[in-house]
Formats: sequence, C-alpha cells, structure tokens
Amino acid sequence: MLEIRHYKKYYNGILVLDIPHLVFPAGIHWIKGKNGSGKTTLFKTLAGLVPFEGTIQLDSQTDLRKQAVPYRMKVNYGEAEPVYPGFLSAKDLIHFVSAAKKAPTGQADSLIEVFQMDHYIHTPCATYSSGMLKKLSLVLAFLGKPSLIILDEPLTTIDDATATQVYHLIQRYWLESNTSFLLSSHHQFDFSALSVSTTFLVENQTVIPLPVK
Ligand SMILES: Nc1ncnc2c1ncn2[C@@H]1O[C@H](COP(=O)(O)OP(=O)(O)OP(=O)(O)O)[C@@H](O)[C@H]1O
Repeated sequence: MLEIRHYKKYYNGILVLDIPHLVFPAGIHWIKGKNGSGKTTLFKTLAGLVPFEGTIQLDSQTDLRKQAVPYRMKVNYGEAEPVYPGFLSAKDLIHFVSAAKKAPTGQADSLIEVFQMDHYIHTPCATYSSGMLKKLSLVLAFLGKPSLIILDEPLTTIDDATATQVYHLIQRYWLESNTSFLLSSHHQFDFSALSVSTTFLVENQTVIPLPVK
C-alpha cells in the first residue's frame, strides 16, 4: 500500500528518522513509540506536510513528489492537536475540505451526525473545547475517498462514545472501501473493536514491524 525508500528526516541538521526501506501493507496499523521518537514526524512526512529525503509511493504508482496532487487526494491526515483559524466554523472547514477532496454527496452530513456536531458547526472554532476540535479534525480526515487515513492520537480528548464511533468508522472504511489506516496511540487500542493488522515501533531513529504475538 505505502512504500518508503531511502528516507531521512533532519530538523536543524539533527537526524530524527532514517528508514532505508519500509512497506506498510494494506490494513489497519498501529504505530507505537516513546515521546519524541518520531511518530508525528513520520506522519507529517507521509501526509506531505514536511520536506524530507527519499521517496514515498502509494499503491506502487502515486509518488508523493512526482504526483503531488493525486497523492494528497488519496492520503488524509488527522493531527494529534489540531489548530484551525479561530474565526472559521466547522461548517466552513468541512465545506472547504469536502470540495478539495471531492467528497461524495451526503458524506459530510453523515459524519457530522456520527460525531454529533450539529449544535456547533456554525460557531467559530476559537470557541471549541479540545474534544470538539478533535471531532472536527476527525470529520475532515474521513472526507473524500482516501486510500490511506493517518490519525495521530485519534482517541485523545474524545469521550468514550466518540471513541466507539471512531472505531466503527475505521472498521467500516477498511471493510467497505479498503481504506488503510496508520494510527498512533500511547494507549492500548481495543482490539475487539478494531482489527489491527500490524504494530510498528518507532525507535532509535527508525521504524520496524513488531512480531505478531
Ligand atoms: N519542528 C521541529 N523542529 C525541530 N525539532 C523537531 C520539530 N518537530 C519535532 N522535532 C523533534 O523531532 C523528534 C521527534 O518528534 P515527534 O513529534 O515526531 O515525536 P513523537 O513520537 O510524535 O512524540 P510524542 O509521542 O511526544 O507526540 C523530537 O526529538 C522532537 O524534538
């Protein structure tokens, strides 16, 4: 599904990640690692948000550099701590991202309903709680027809009912649309609700798959 070759990422000349070759097969994957190990850096790279050395290719054909727009149409990203311009409402952002990602008709409304956001979608983001902002970021990450959705700490700040909805959505996108997921979390996922294929560990400036238990 996603292949990384000769990848290196430096911040201010300091090497943070070095991945000679890594393949994420289709599926739902959990990316683990200690604080500061490089999970967010990896995710931002794969989302096309930060410069890097090397090549990243989706589905053996869409290169992040060479097919920059098609790649970004197929890869969605939900940040760990989302920040949006405070004067924009959830509705404004959902409308904008729906158009950019060519979301199917009715998809945005269905996600707004799933996350029970109706009562605040017209209110400016500056007034949202952290959980309300997180729900918005999750809605944005599920818009369109992505091949891959990357969610950085999707369960932080949301309540248990919302977490259940996130599990359902991930499973549904995987089973119905073959959408793959890269998920990070410092907390154990509920494996009875989520069919995680592989766990990867970010450690010692690189990423390795962990053996299946
Ligand atoms: N913009 C930046 N400028 C300089 N260094 C950075 C920057 N962003 C991250 N780093 C450094 O890169 C390393 C990896 O950070 P990253 O945020 O990717 O870790 P993480 O695994 O996501 O951590 P956490 O679990 O705490 O969220 C850390 O040493 C961090 O200090």
